[in-house]
Amino acid sequence: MTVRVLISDKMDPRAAAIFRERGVEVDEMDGQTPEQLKAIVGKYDGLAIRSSTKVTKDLLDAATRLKVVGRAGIGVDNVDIPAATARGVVVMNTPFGNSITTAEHAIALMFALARQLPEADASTQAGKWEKNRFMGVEVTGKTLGLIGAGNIGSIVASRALGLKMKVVAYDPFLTPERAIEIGIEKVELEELLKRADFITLHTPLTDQTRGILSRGALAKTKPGVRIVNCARGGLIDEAALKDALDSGQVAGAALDVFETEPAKDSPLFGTPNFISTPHLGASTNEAQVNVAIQVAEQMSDYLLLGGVTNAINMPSLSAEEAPRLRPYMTLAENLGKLVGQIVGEDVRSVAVEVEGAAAQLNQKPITGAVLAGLMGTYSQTVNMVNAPFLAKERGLDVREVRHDREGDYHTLVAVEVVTSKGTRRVAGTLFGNRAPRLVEMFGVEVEAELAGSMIYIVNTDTPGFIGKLGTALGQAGINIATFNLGRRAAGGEAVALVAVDGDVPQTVVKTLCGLEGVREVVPLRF
Ligand SMILES: NC(=O)c1ccc[n+]([C@@H]2O[C@H](COP(=O)([O-])OP(=O)(O)OC[C@H]3O[C@@H](n4cnc5c(N)ncnc54)[C@H](O)[C@@H]3O)[C@@H](O)[C@H]2O)c1
Ligand SMILES: O=C(O)[C@H](O)COP(=O)(O)O
Repeated sequence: MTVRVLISDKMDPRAAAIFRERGVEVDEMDGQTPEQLKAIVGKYDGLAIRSSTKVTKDLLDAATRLKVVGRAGIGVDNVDIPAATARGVVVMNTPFGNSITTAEHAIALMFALARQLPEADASTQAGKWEKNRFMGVEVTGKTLGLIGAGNIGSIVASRALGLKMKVVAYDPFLTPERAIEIGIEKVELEELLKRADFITLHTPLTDQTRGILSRGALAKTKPGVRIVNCARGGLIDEAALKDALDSGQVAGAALDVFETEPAKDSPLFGTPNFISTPHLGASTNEAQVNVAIQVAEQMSDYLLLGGVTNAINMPSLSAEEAPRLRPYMTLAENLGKLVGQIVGEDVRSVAVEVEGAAAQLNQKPITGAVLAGLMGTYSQTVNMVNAPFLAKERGLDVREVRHDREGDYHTLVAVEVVTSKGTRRVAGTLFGNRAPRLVEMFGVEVEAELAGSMIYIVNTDTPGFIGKLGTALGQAGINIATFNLGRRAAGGEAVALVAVDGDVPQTVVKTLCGLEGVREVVPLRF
């Protein structure tokens, strides 16, 4: 089936070129209204965006084919991640492609504030030559306070150290070792506010960072501080910033990002010593080429090969590892389906065990596939992306166990579920690392390929039963493809997994249940 991607924001043409080279059909339509987007999004497997497209729950509801949202950039606050996860849509970003560019924009704005460059430029071009009006400050020897010292913050720090500034940072997740490594001093927010001559912000917008420069925080800053925000609108209380600029508590502020974007009528506009840019942090040729190439490669890898890189809502899985994992995922999903079809929703906990060669692999996708198979038997919308999330939502206790040693098989995946009636375990292996096969079912050694239509039958182990079963199926017009048998040593119980051509109607299930000695019959679909 053709794989289709929509690029819904302005993006470097290299993104579309890469999609085409990799055999993905691509449409480029930036500037669509939410309604226009909603009307067309149902045709696409992938949506490539920057910060303008808002991927809301409403849009996701219309995106029935969507498998991946790729953000050519860093911030994913324009994507409803919980809604995407619930729908099984992977959300990926490109976390490094525009970091240098954004750090450089922060430094540029810091210099622009220090020397009042925009106002000096406007005045000069207006023919005023106001040489005495624009007295600046040096940055050398001054203290820069970073709020957030992740990728961009640490690049800003390295540039500021090169400018002979002293750098302090407030970042609760910054380790003391990392602070020493990048040559900065880790401090609490209060201390940063007290000491910084310049403050730059580099955190995501979260419940913890929203309004981090509040009215109260601005009042605690060193008088005459200059503030740069190239991270996200909402980190600074804009009304309080306006008052602080008017009172002189803040000597200058430069915002690339605003609480409401596009910002068309901010109260800050026109304030002396206030500089604004229209969310230009990532806007250089270099950064846009980087993020366009990266997002197209990542999305193509996922859509074509199953590789997952830089996903926000799913563990990573390299495009090289994905093909090695694929047969395991088929096995894991089928084991999940097998248990799910037999025990139904009565599952309290699931343990996924990997042994031997399987233990050398990334276990998360295997567990995801088991859960997708298991819950897919009673939920239409479950897939590997949302299965762990849905399992958590249902209160399902999920455990992963890894045995490096080899047991009877060189590689094994086992699924053990606890139900109200007790524990049930199934296990499978890969022969020649290719064909996935069941090898153990509920304590009985049964070898079978789990595929197509099958019937699971438990019966009292008596002579002549298989003949009666064959006759009953034959009379119902059902052809047996393969017959896989096993028996429990104790209790005289036999287990059969019969592969048949075509579906097994309920009337046939009823007939089989009526055969002498039959204890359980479940039709299965793989
Ligand atoms: N203006 C632009 O065009 C532009 C471009 C790129 C990135 N950004 C934005 O810049 C921000 C930073 O990007 P990054 O790549 O450095 O991200 P990052 O994840 O590498 O770094 C963010 C840092 O913030 C820290 N942090 C989290 N919560 C915090 C809190 N409560 N207080 C203090 N620090 C906290 C984290 O520990 C982390 O070190 C993001 O919001 C991103 O969207 C903007
Ligand atoms: O988070 C980001 O990467 C920046 O905000 C860039 O946004 P943009 O792609 O809309 O320029």
